Amino acid sequence: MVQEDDVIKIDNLNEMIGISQDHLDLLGQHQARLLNCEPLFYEKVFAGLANTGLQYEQGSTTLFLPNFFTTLVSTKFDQSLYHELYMQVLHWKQLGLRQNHITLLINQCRHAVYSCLDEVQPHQLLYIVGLMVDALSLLNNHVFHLVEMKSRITQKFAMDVNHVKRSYELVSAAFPAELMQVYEDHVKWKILAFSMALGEMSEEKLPLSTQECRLGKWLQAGGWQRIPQTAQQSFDQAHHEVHELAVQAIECNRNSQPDQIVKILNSMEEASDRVTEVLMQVMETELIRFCTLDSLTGLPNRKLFDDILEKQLAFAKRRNLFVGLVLIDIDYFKPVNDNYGHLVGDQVLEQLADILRECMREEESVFRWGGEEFLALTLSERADDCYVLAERMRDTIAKTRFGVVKDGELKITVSCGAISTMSFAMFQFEEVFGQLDDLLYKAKKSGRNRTFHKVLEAE
Ligand SMILES: Nc1nc2c(ncn2[C@@H]2O[C@H](COP(=O)(O)OP(=O)(O)OP(=O)(O)O)[C@@H](O)[C@H]2O)c(=O)[nH]1
Repeated sequence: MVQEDDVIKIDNLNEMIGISQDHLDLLGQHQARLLNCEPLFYEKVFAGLANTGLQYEQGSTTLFLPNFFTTLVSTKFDQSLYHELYMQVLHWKQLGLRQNHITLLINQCRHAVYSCLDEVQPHQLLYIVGLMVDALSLLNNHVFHLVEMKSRITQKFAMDVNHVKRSYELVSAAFPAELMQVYEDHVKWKILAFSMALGEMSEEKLPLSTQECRLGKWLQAGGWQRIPQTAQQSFDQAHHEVHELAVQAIECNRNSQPDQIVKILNSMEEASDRVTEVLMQVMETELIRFCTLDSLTGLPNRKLFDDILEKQLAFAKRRNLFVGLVLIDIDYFKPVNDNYGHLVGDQVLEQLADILRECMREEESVFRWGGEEFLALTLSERADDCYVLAERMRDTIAKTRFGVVKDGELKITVSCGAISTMSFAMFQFEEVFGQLDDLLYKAKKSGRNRTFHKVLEAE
């Protein structure tokens, strides 16, 4: 957040530019003579500009706001004068002049002031009006600092969005883009806030409350549940900060305080980065889940197996437990699809996955291994616990009603191959899986709806 102390008070401006009350008094004394210099001033500016190559309409009055010269020789140096000068810089920017063009133009103004005031005594007046021109330069720098910030953010945003979109497309073009949209809208909102703070657009177009922006609406509609609990508080705080700072920045634009806007927008950028960082995290987690969870059953797929197995082996070793693998294959599943359709087949797979999940303890995992094949990874104290679990799964499935079909209740059975071991060193997985396959094959060959189990001992 911007601290009170960081904000340059407009009262301090005179001090900052170096204008004293004596200076203003002196300007006051010579005001009428100074104002007489106005036609000469513009004549000299345009004469000087003719040699600069700057694109402008010759003699155009639209280059300067109506009271520009009067402002420069004003007898007060306060908020209203600052505002006039700020408006002039924004006007030049709106005409399409770039920062270096405006610098060139300000230099021409400086020359023109010096040459037409040369006659006006005392000489100190030259110095004082020069200070006014300095204020113009300062404003120009602030405004273009903001323009640069905005363009940097816009470019970074385009790169980030492309990067994320490409990752999504690699996984699936059909990946739900809603979260991506929320992220995009948040950054677009921030860029709009920048535009507003630069006076480039009217204020009605931006929802300033945290409830009304796209992100706020998404959060209220259930998005909160997708933000990790540990990040929720700081995320909420950062979101509020972004909005509060935008309001402050826009207010500063109204008060013509671009120096403060720069500070506020820097803080806003920082808070907004915290918001987008969390959104990116959520996207990444969901992307990983999307890649590693089976979309039909919600069970982890093979890609997660190696990772989880490694952790389970380490855990089992520490606790002196048996690691068990159970390969579960549905019996005669093809006829289910053929007779009742794939949709019924899918429902069976979903329901079966739920049963398997319920049979497992929290620290154990079950994977969708292939089409109608599942693999359970178990931890137990006794070698045959794995067999007991496999049998419990098989028995529960055999007793479950998998819906009603045209010729009655749909019943399903599974065959299992199970292996348990404590001999981690000899866990050559290709060999273990070869043996699991053999056990499953034997279970099928000997009539299905049964489990064949083996304990692997160290040699
Ligand atoms: N509905 C549906 N069916 C699937 C899916 N994945 C695999 N299958 C089907 O599972 C069936 C497997 O058939 P088979 O390998 O012949 O085995 P089976 O009919 O179960 O016979 P056994 O295993 O020998 O008892 C095939 O018909 C596949 O189309 C899926 O995601 N959804």
